[in-house]
Amino acid sequence: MCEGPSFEHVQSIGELLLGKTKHRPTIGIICGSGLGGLADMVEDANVVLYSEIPSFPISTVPGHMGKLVFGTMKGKQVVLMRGRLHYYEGYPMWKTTIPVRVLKACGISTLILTNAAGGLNSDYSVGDIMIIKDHIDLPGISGECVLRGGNDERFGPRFLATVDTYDKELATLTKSIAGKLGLSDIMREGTYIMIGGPTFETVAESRLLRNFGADAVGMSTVPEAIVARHMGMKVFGLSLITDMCSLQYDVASATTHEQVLAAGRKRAKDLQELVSNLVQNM
Ligand SMILES: O=P(O)(O)O[C@H]1O[C@H](CO)[C@@H](O)[C@H]1O
Ligand code: HPA
Repeated sequence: MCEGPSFEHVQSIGELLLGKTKHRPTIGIICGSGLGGLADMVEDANVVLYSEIPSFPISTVPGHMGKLVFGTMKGKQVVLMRGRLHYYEGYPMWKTTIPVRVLKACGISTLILTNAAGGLNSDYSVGDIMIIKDHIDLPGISGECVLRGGNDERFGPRFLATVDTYDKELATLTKSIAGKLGLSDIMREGTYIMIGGPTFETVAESRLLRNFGADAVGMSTVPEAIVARHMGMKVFGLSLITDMCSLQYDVASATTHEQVLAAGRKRAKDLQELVSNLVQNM
């Protein structure tokens, strides 16, 4: 059975979008929960609502507005997804990544992913920014990989190697920019693990995820990174640590989405500076 949007359909949405903006971006940015303020860095913006785009899924999560923002960031042409789609919203995995396929059809060759994540590594603190060095696709390794279903070779290969998912040069560049911005103390580099959500982890689950080798956990990003690589895009990712996962029963505290959004707002300016300087220097 063939799942997913047809190549022709994705191309036609890309053409439709380019008809709505004078910009011709090559860099795409996906804003994580509470990180939509990145779009405030965009000048000369053309905004397209997801609801205006045929067969585009709608974001239903607070903190995700459902807008594509075309424009310039520090002189570079960009497009931001202010609002991402999550598997737990009820969409099949492939549907959460239609926008990534459409971004490629619009001419995007580098995708910057941002997300809010829970810290599993006890050396981390709320407010740290983690460069995603690698990921663990928990849904994927148990059968729900975003590339499951028929494969159209015009998108990419049936069997995708994922050892080189995250671009090393962009990671090096980001570390040097963080140093210049005085952010080195809060920079981390580690492994992101995706869970299906929408439940936050139990203590036993957090322990399991940590034992798997993950430093941070969230409910997104991995399918987007895989689909972007499937289509030959460069991928770079940043996780903002918005809460620390409870690894001990006696001090366990409940995480809330409001807490996640508030931590995003607190670090918004630093993240905007970091991402916009990265874009400028790419
Ligand atoms: O991954 P993003 O979209 O940043 O959002 C993260 O924050 C939400 C939980 O508060 C979940 O959707 C989780 O994945
Ligand atoms: O602690 C978390 N767990 C899962 N997803 C998250 N997104 C933000 N924080 C978390």
